[in-house]
Amino acid sequence: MLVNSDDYVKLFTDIMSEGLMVIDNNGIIQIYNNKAKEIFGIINNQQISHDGGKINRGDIVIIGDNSLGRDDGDLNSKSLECLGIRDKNIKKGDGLVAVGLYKEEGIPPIYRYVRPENMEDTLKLNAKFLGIDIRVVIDFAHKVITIEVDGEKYSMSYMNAIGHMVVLDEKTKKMKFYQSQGYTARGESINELLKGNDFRAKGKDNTILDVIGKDIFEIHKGSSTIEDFYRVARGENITYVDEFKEINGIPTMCTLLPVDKDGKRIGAALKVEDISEIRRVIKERDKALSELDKIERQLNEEKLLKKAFPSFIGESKEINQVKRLAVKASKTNSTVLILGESGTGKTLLAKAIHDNSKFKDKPFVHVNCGSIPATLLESELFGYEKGAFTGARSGGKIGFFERANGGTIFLDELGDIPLNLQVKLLQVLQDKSFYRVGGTDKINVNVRIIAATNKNLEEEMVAGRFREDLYYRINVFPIWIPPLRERIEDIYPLVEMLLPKICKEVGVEQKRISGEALNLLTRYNWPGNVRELENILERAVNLSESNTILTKHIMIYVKEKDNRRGKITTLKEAVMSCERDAIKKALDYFKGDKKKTMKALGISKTTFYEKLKKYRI
Ligand SMILES: Nc1ncnc2c1ncn2[C@@H]1O[C@H](COP(=O)(O)OP(=O)(O)OP(=O)(O)O)[C@@H](O)[C@H]1O
Repeated sequence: MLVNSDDYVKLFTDIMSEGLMVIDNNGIIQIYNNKAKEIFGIINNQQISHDGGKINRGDIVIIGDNSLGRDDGDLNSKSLECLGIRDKNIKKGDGLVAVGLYKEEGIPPIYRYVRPENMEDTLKLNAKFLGIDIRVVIDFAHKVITIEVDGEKYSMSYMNAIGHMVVLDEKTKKMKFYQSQGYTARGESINELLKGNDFRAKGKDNTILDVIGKDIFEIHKGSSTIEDFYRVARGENITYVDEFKEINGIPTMCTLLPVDKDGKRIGAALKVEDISEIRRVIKERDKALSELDKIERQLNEEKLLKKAFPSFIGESKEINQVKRLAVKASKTNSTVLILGESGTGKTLLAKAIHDNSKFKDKPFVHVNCGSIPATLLESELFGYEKGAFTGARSGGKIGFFERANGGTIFLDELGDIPLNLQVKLLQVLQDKSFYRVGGTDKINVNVRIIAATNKNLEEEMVAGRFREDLYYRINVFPIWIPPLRERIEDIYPLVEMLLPKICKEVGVEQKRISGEALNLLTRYNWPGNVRELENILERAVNLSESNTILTKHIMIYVKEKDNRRGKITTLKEAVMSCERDAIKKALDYFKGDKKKTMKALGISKTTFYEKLKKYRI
């Protein structure tokens, strides 16, 4: 005989197209064929090679982990300390991208993390670290983590969770280790390597990890299928035939069989099939599901925003962004600065933020800094002691700040505060304390400040009318409400909400607005924003005698873009040109929805399609 029976077993099992593992009843591996090694990443056929070794002090460690503590050897905020990351806010399940020096203080690490509930499509880190361009991207939608070092990419895809890592040598700054599939089996999870374990070499010529004679749990840690495998080897009767099982994060089709001899259990056999095709399909499905998830999240968010600010109308993406920021603002105590032209809803938003905050049952004090004479503003804001000045009330008076104690003070038209008062305001912002006019006792207040202005504070600052230090102190959380002309699609929901309200206030029966009149509203540029829209609608309600508001009731002057100026056309041509413009504008407004467009234009389906054809729209 040329070969002994062990060699035969190896020869035959290695040519199998399925993975095969056999263990004895102590869990010791007897057979582990090449295909199994390939499936679990024990054979490394990677193109980029590196030697074996371990992470040394001063090495640069780059990490991308989509779910901390799940498939990275239980990596946690404590174990990240060896990279200089001391952040108790990092929790299990967070996504993390990081770069830092191993056990070497001096250069602070750079990292970002995200809670599972806040995960968006990607989490990215772009950094220049010790002169090296480093980029880490976790693509949650496509389930891929890519670490890029000076343009060299190391990617890993995942099903549920992975911890990807690249290590650069302290001296040469060259890659000395990168993570690849099968790391759990090789004992090379991030946490294990950070603890000082060795990693194996990668590359074409590397010796295949010899697993025969090793404990199965040494090669496959923490997998329930492997636990079943061991239990069967010990004598339990669990069998699978072609069942979908994930082993160490790798999806496989498994068949589990007991191995008996003379009626006695001597071990177990596990056949594993590579199901990369199914994996691809699963990936596609996951991609579709995550797209759906995203849409659902978006819809839920829109519903949530609508619910959080029912009085703040608008569905444009600009207003949704305003609401998104306002939700965040209502969850913090930070000073908020609301910017926007007059009539854009700054006061309404300030009140909505207060009503959504933890101070909602406490006072909301609105101070219109622009309408109080400069000489009185100080005593109005901060109060005064008795006899502080001539004309002062004998008993003294508390100011707006004290009245707002425990709640919110809304400083409207902040840009109008005179310079001398700006100093005092800065002090309140810094110390939450002030002196009443004529007073000697320091008054402490606990107020949340929301400020608003329609002035450009930066310009005011340059002109010397607004203090720079106050500007930076107040501009912590700015929210800009765009003018109405930049979010024309909000006109419809605004009219829908305002019209019944106005009719009720004016005391007339409910009225509707004609499509043509509504169209007209969208062509105006609204210098007075929503306040002007309210006024125009109120006038229209008063002017219209029937229950419909028509164009003639809308008292605005719309300057049409006159691109026909200078050229005299026939009346027919002019009418046609107007008609074409009106149809195009309506189509744009309703984002191509033909049903809504023809309804708004007040024409039949046949006429509408005739005109589309005629004007080649
Ligand atoms: N998004 C909106 N939804 C509903 N009503 C709105 C909206 N925006 C503004 N309004 C209404 O428009 C009017 C003007 O709003 P508000 O007083 O809040 O504007 P402002 O920006 O504070 O104006 P100013 O700078 O002149 O003080 C109010 O009656 C308000 O209710």
